[in-house]
Amino acid sequence: MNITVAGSGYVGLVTGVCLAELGHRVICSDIQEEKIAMLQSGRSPIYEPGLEDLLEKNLQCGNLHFTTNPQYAYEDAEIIFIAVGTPEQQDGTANLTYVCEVAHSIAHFMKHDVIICTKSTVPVGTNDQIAEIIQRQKPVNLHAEVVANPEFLREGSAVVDFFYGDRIVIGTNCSKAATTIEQIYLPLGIPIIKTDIKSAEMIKYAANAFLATKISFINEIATICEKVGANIDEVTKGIGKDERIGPYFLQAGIGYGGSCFPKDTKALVQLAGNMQHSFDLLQAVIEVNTRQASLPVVKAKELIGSLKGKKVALLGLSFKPNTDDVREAASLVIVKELLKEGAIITAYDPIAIPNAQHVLGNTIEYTQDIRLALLHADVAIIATEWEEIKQLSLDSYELYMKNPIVIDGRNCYSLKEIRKHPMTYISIGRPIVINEYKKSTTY
Ligand SMILES: NC(=O)C1=CN([C@@H]2O[C@H](COP(=O)(O)OP(=O)(O)OC[C@H]3O[C@@H](n4cnc5c(N)ncnc54)[C@H](O)[C@@H]3O)[C@@H](O)[C@H]2O)C=CC1
Ligand SMILES: O=C(O)[C@H]1O[C@H](OP(=O)(O)OP(=O)(O)OC[C@H]2O[C@@H](n3ccc(=O)[nH]c3=O)[C@H](O)[C@@H]2O)[C@H](O)[C@@H](O)[C@@H]1O
Repeated sequence: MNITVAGSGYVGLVTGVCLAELGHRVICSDIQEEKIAMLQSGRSPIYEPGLEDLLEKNLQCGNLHFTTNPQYAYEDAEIIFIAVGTPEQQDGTANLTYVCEVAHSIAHFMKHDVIICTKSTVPVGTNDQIAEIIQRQKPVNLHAEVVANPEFLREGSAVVDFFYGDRIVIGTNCSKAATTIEQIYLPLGIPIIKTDIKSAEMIKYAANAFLATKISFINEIATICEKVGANIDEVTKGIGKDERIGPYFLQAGIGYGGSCFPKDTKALVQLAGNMQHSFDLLQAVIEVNTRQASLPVVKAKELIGSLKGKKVALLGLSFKPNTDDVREAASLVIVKELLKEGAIITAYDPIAIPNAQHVLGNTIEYTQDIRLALLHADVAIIATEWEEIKQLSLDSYELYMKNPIVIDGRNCYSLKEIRKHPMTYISIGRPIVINEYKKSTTY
């Protein structure tokens, strides 16, 4: 099939590269010249395990092409996936400017009948809007069918998620278009749910809202655990064994970040509001999440008092491990609050420093060496559960820090191991560990 993917960000690029791997002729388009030039040379602008190998392979065998030219992208396409951003606007609603621009462009350049599949996360009703735009402007003799095909991949495991996802949702009332899109996905052997457009659009928001709800729920339980002296690890083990609850997405911590949960939860609250329904539960989920990100600074102040002039080692900048994405990362909130308190911050991250620098500039120091971040620090705050941080010898905290005080926002270590080391350790929803320490070596 001749497939075009509009938008070469996370979703567009992964979709395009993986569809090329399945043997289709794929053109990925974007409006950013620099991004496209980089992709044409076989380099990925995002860190995503496994992506660059597939990118190089499919560029070389001629299945995959990149362009900034919409005419080249759209004129010969049989299927066009829309995967441009739908960022949050000030009032929480999704910005549909980019999606609508693509719709105008397709209508202008299409030369054949085409199926348009929307992968971007869009509010219910948007695919009808896309269809209207195209219907109004396309050549009268051509047909365009719009299908909602929401995406469920996670950053950091996006390629694996494409090939081994839990389900594929195809939303359309046109059985011919549904069958064509089904054929694209059939080789993956993933369960396919065919439904109407509006339900497909709603499935995406409901899935993200439910996952966000699980996280805020467990974080509330963690807070109560701290107050009553219970341990969240034991509690999640205990409830996760119930098949109706399941063990996933019950990791307590400093909340969810990233480019989607924060924006999609707010967009769904707005969508409900537009229909005169106040989505109080989801509003509470958002409020709990906002509170969680500030917890490390609150806990640090409770423990050591004023943070003015104190050196803080911030371990982890990305919103989760295995990605260089810092959008809506808890680390950004922590930095803001620490700077307000007058702290001096050295941040460690294995790959997200360039993206963090883009946002935070020179307000903090950066290092790719954990030991340098810890050196002479008064307190360490863990914001991302990178494997490098989890594997760090616990002796390092005593060895390098002024005082081995660790506030672990992601519960990286077992309390059993922590108790063997002379350190003060505060995590989320678990008992505080205060072990006497006597510094023997000075760095
Ligand atoms: N990032 C993720 O893990 C997931 C994202 N989504 C959804 O997918 C959509 C895209 O998300 P990301 O890939 O993260 O966004 P992104 O911001 O990484 O990429 C969007 C790309 O679209 C490009 N673009 C904008 N206007 C364009 C146009 N007229 N023609 C061609 N390209 C254009 C931008 O330059 C940018 O490169 C959003 O709606 C998001 O909610 C859904 C599932 C997962
Ligand atoms: O719509 C999207 O963009 C995507 O959003 C999430 O994917 P992603 O944001 O890449 O990452 P997740 O692994 O879901 O993690 C999101 C945030 O939740 C946090 N989290 C996750 C799980 C958990 O148990 N606890 C927890 O705090 C993570 O640290 C991270 O900050 C969903 O998992 C994807 O299915 C969806 O396609």
